Amino acid sequence: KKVGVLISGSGTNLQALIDHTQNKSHNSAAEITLVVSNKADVAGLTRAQRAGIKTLVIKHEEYKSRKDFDAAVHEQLVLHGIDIVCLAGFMRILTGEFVDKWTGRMLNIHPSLLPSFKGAHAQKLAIEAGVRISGCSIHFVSEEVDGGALIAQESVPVYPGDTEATLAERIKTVEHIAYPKALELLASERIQLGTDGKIVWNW
Ligand SMILES: Nc1nc2ccc(CNc3ccc(C(=O)NCCCC(=O)O)cc3)cc2c(=O)[nH]1
Ligand SMILES: N[C@@H]1O[C@H](COP(=O)(O)O)[C@@H](O)[C@H]1O
Repeated sequence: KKVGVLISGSGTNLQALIDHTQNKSHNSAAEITLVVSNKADVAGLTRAQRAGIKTLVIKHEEYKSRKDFDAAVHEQLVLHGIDIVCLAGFMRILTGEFVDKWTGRMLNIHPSLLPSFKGAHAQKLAIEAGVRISGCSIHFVSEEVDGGALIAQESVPVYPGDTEATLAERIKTVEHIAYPKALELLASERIQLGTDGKIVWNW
């Protein structure tokens, strides 16, 4: 399966997906053939280029509307024959029109144990809530932000004195394990999104 990864920043999750899919011994069913960033000069673009993966920068501020930006991204994904989209630190909300075209074929990784702590500041919300366990969630992308069907989760402890940064760093260590596994499940068709919006396991 050809995979397109959408990023906005450092790309450590992108790097984990690259390391997994480009490792011949993994016999991965996924091949990352395109990386799209909505921001220029981010570390994720360099990571892709070092791995020999084509990169595109599509700046959202250059489009009149969210709809036009999404259409430009969709056009490139189709042009490159992408089968599966992975959001990896992509920080733009996607319109329902775009999401509908990728239903069951688009994943996201979120730095909390959903449905807790949805939104752009998950680690901060977890610390403020005083939870003792947090983690990451990989889910199908639905129109409702961070509301799509859950595919995989990994947990980490939250320590007293943790800051957003120390917790984010600890969560990332398990993100880099969980995301490649989730992508492999979808790319090898061991899971799919059912018509009722629930996960179907094809075993
Ligand atoms: N429709 C849909 N689209 C998404 C886009 C990105 C992410 C990644 N997680 C994200 C979760 C929240 C945000 C957010 O609130 N950003 C500040 C507003 C930025 C903007 O104006 O766009 C971004 C990404 C998940 C989703 C999703 O679950 N559903
Ligand atoms: N989607 C969230 O945004 C961050 C992206 O980090 P990176 O993959 O760009 O390093 C990660 O914490 C991920 O959970």
